[in-house]
Amino acid sequence: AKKEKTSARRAKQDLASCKNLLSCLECHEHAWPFLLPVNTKQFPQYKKAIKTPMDLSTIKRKLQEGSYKHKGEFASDVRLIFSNCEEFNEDYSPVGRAGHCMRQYFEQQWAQM
Ligand SMILES: Cc1ncccc1N[C@@H](C)c1cnc2ccsc2c1
Repeated sequence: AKKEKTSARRAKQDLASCKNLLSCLECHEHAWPFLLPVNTKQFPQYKKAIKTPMDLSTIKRKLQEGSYKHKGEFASDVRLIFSNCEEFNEDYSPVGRAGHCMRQYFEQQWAQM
């Protein structure tokens, strides 16, 4: 029973840390391209090019719904945002640069979790 308690407590702490890190990502100056799902009416080729779209609002919903069993799954979805971004956007485009900047910020914060 003791072992279960500590792992339940750690899971709770991990969830809180993921929610906190998500908030930091959402209010980052360069988060604007990633806040909501890419509008495929505005970017019709996006639907064909990107097999698994991901964005910060979707991650927020998944956190709230308890969809992540382990914090590593949360990190995979965040990284999916940035790999989708690299696939679709030129490195030196405004969105491409924002993606590189946000990925660097995320990995720095993640390493300290
Ligand atoms: C992350 C991403 N990848 C590919 C395409 C779009 C986006 N982001 C959207 C929000 C976006 C990104 N940039 C602009 C510029 C004018 S509307 C708009 C909307």
